This record gives sequence, C-alpha cells and structure tokens, in this order.
Amino acid sequence: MAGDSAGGAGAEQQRSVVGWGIYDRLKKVPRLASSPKDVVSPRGRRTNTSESASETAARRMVEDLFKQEADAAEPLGDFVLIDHNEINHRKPKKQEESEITICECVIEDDNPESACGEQCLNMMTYTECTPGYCPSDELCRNQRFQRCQYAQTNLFQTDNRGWGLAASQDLKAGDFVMEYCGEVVPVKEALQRAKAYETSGTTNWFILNLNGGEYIDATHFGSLARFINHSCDPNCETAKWTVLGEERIGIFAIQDISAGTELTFDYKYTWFGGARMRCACGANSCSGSFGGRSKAFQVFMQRDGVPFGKDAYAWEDDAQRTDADEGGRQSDAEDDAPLSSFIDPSLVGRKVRSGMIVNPKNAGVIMKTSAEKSAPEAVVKKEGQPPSVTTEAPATSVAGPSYAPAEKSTPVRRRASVFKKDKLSSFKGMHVLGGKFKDSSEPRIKKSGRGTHRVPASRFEKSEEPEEKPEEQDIYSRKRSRSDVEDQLKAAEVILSPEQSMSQHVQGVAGFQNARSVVNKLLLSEFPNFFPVSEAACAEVEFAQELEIAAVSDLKKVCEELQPVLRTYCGPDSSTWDDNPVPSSAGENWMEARCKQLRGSLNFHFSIIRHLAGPTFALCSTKEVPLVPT
Ligand SMILES: C[S@@+](CC[C@H](N)C(=O)[O-])C[C@H]1O[C@@H](n2cnc3c(N)ncnc32)[C@H](O)[C@@H]1O
Repeated sequence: MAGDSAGGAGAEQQRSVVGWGIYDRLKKVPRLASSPKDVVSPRGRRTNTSESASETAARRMVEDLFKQEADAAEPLGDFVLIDHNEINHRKPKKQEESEITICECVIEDDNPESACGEQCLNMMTYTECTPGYCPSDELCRNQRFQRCQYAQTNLFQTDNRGWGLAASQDLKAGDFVMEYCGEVVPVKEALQRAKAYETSGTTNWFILNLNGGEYIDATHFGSLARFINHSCDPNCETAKWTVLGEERIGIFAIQDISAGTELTFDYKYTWFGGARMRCACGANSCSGSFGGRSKAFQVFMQRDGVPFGKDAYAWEDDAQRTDADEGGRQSDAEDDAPLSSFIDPSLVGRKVRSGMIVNPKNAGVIMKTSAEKSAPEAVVKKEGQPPSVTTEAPATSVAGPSYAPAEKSTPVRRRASVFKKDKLSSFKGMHVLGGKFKDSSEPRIKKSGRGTHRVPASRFEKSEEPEEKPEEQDIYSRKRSRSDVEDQLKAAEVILSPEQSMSQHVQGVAGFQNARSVVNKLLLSEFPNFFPVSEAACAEVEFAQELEIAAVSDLKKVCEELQPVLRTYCGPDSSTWDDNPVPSSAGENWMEARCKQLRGSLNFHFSIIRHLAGPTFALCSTKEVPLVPT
C-alpha cells in the first residue's frame, strides 16, 4: 500500500477506539476484552456476546499474540483489520420480523449436511438465514457472513503487486472465502474520498460499490479481502448478499484452490474510481490493464467539476509505469516501494487474522476474534526468500474453516423432533402453530408464529407429491401409511377428548409428561378455545399443506432458473452493480412464485386456525387467499 494516506487519514489515525476492542493509549498496550461481554464495537456499541469454544480458543491465541507484540506498539497507523462493516452515516438496519425470509430446509436424520445448503431457498437468493428463525437452527450453514466463517489465509508480499492474500487451506469452488469489509460510506463521501485519494497520489485505495447509494471503502479499515489482488483469470469472485437486512459483499472461490495459491478476483466491475492501472497478473488472458474510473465515478467527478472523459492511466503520469498499450509489464522493483511500507514485514508468510496489528504502527487494534481453529500453516514463500516470521509468535488464522463439521462434532438434532413417529403418540393429530422445540423435553416456544411445524404425514398419497422428498424426511415424509395417520387421529381423540377441558390438561401436568404437556400448553396459550380435531379438519389441513409444499417446490424451481440472472446481477459478470437491475421479467417470476408460496403457507396456517381455534375462527371464510389482492 502506498505509504501516504489521503482523505483525512490524520483524523482517522487519532481514533483511540478502533476495531473490536479498546486501545489503552496511556500504556500503549492493546487491552483485550476480558470477557466477551466487554467487547465493544468501534462505535461503542455492544456486539454479539456469544462466543463459541473455538472462538474463545482463537481469541486467547490472539491475546497471546498481542501480548508478545505489545512492546512494539506505537500510535495508530494506516490500516486496521476489521471483521464487520463499519457504518457511520446511519444506524445499522434493524431487520423487521416481516422482512425475515424463512427457508423450507429440513434436516435429515443424522445428516447435518442437509441443513441449509445449496438447496436452501435463502442461499439460492443470496440471503443469509436469520438466527432464531431458521428451521435448521444451529446447524444452519447459511450464516457464513454472520459467523465470520472465513477461509484460512496468509498475507504475503508478491513480487510485483504489493501485498497479496493466499489461501492456507484447500478450498472448493463455491466456498465462501471471506467478507469484503470496510467503512460503508454514502455516495457523496465515497466521491470525496476517491477524489482525495486520487489527488494525493494514493494508488492502492479501493472502494467497492455496495449498492446504489453506498460504497465500501477499505483503504484504512478493512478485512483481509482488501489485500486480494486483481487477476484477469481469477480464482475468486465477489457477490452481494443480504445479511440481516443489510447488503454485504463476499469473496467466493470460483474454482478449487489449493493451499498456498494466491487468491484473486477480477476488479472489472467492482473498482470504483481510480486511474486505470497496468495489470501484472501474469495470466495468459491478461488484458494488460484493470480498474479505471467507473461510469458512476466519472459522472460524479464531472458533477464535481472534474472533466468527464477518457480514463486516466496511472502510468501516464508515473515514470515508473509503462503504457499498457505497449503490452509492457512492470518490473518487480517498480511496484515494491510504496507497498512495503504499509505492513509490518514480519508478517510476511504468517497467517493473519482479525485483530492482528498489520502495521506495527497500528498498535491498539484489538478486535473481536472471529477465527475458529488455526490449521497447519501453509506459508507462502517469496521466491528465494524464506518467510521471515513463522516462529516468533503463534500462528493464527483469519478464521475457522467454513462449515467445519469435522472439527465441531455438533450433535445432530432434527428439526421439530417432536414430530418423530415415536414421539407423536403423545399428541398425534394435532397441528401446532408457532412452536419450535429444541428437543422433546426442552421446548423453545416462539410466539411469533414463524417457526412453523407441519402436520404429520398426509393421508393422501397423491401422485403429484414432490418426487425429490426422501422417504425418511421426518414430517415431510409422504410415505406414511393410512393406519399411521389413523393411529394419530385416535390418539388425538384420546388426548383431546371433548370431556376433558383444556385447563384440566394443562393443570394436570403430572399426567401430561414431556411433549404432550408442552404441546397442550402451547396450544392453550395460542388458542384458548381450541377444539378437538375432526378427521375432516385434518383432511383440509393436510390438503392445504400439500398445496404449500407444491408451492415451495415451484419456488425452488424458479430460484434455480433465476440463479444465472442473479449471478449476473450480484456476481462479477454484472456490469456496474449500481446500474444493472435484475430484469423485471425475472423479478416478476420470482415474485409470483414467492406470493404463491406465501399464499400456500398462509392458507395452510389459516386452515389450522380455522379448525383448531374454536368458533370465532371457524366462522371465518373458507376461501383461499387470492394470489393478487383484489
Ligand atoms: C486492493 S489493493 C490490493 C492489495 C495491494 N496489493 C496492497 O498491497 O495493498 C489494489 C492494489 O493492488 C495492486 N494490484 C492489484 N492487482 C494488481 C495487478 N494485477 N497488477 C498490478 N497491480 C495490482 C494495485 O496497486 C492496486 O491499486
């Protein structure tokens, strides 16, 4: 990185509270949060205090590292590692319950891999699941941004492109590498910063377009993704995701990458402003240059009095650079100097993680650790020069592997285990709204009505049932026999015989153990006047469920078809993100399928309410909710 830091960097450097911790200026010793509760975000906000065992271990490792590095600590410098976007111009969005999209994933028996994977409706639409609302619960694999499930990486010095980032673990195509974090700034500020960086001659600034109105500036505050260099034949790409209502940018592998390989992505459409640079990626397909002012930036500059026109070429004003049109490549020596001053050279070849002081001048950068376990170190060696530090401090990694099921032997829990056949006997035939159970003895009841349990098996073995449903798929199993269901109905009659009032059921807890008691309590709290279920009611509810399942299946199909379109929109194939909306026809298809699915879900729930909740609801219309409100 160029040594200079433009754009009011001086003011930035005066911050005493940075990253995820607090810097004790007097002692010039980084002070780590003594407990997760002490962790404070840069803006003094409390952060998520939950910390897994592996995070604690990783945090301690970083703690040790900082203790060792504390002596070298000096006032703040240029760059601070963060593992969360910093938003200063507005409050972070608070996701309303109505905005939460809940996937339809079902965990198969003893198979955590079945939880929210590639087939997850949310994942397919570049949206992370919301904790507490995801049916896969803790097994959900679609909260990678939120859990900072970054790949393990190494910061290293390239021969001719300054610092770079390499994988220190094998990655598969599609793997999440890490989030591209930085300061989220509005358009106007992005413009001002870009202009300041340009006019001050800072070449390594990098501002990414986040959405139409906001940009991510990772020049002074950023994640390690900011050190990923450009390549015309990249092994990674950027993609825009929605996480808890906020848009965020992630780096994803687009091919299998082995440990030790440099990570690259094509800056093509993400680069915001800046002079066009000569490319030294070395790929056969290298176009010779990259970057240049984005259309948006050019327009901004023009508005700001800067003439609109051809891209500026960095090497036109810089004797050290040659013209791309000549097809020349920079020599190694040309590019090194400004970058080498940026980061503590002792970090070359060492794994770096959130919280590490990248520049020794950046003392005080203590951040929440997001890492999990460190893996065997894969050191990127500079040609003819061994990595300078691999022994002086414990090696740490950016974060734990993305889905590390092998390391974390999480006990497998099923979604809505109360519906398992052996447990059904206690409340068979009942349809439950709004409940979510951790297990049969430990209920976790949400009254919001979002965690929805399905009715038990359908009696209607219809031919149109979705073929892909595996036989053993818990509550979705379409293979249960009629006698099973009849048993359930009988049991329901026993439990809910009209002779027994509900209050007797609930008050006589001794007679209602575990799930039965839990379910009855739940029902009573949700539906004080509920009635026993008739066979006809069950039939209607089950039919509504069939329709809902079909709608979900349709939605999945539409999502699959939409993948290439979304990729074009969110991924690197897009032209600039700000002026390339999803085609309206694709959006309309999705909306129609989503409306159908919501309608199916609403009808399903409403059919339950209508039949279970007593006379008030029973009087309600039995008509289906129309697709389009009239
Ligand atoms: C986001 S930074 C990447 C990290 C950078 N190498 C550093 O040391 O800070 C972007 C800068 O890296 C350099 N760079 C990245 N990819 C390059 C490439 N293919 N050829 C030449 N320079 C490159 C350019 O100086 C660019 O401005």
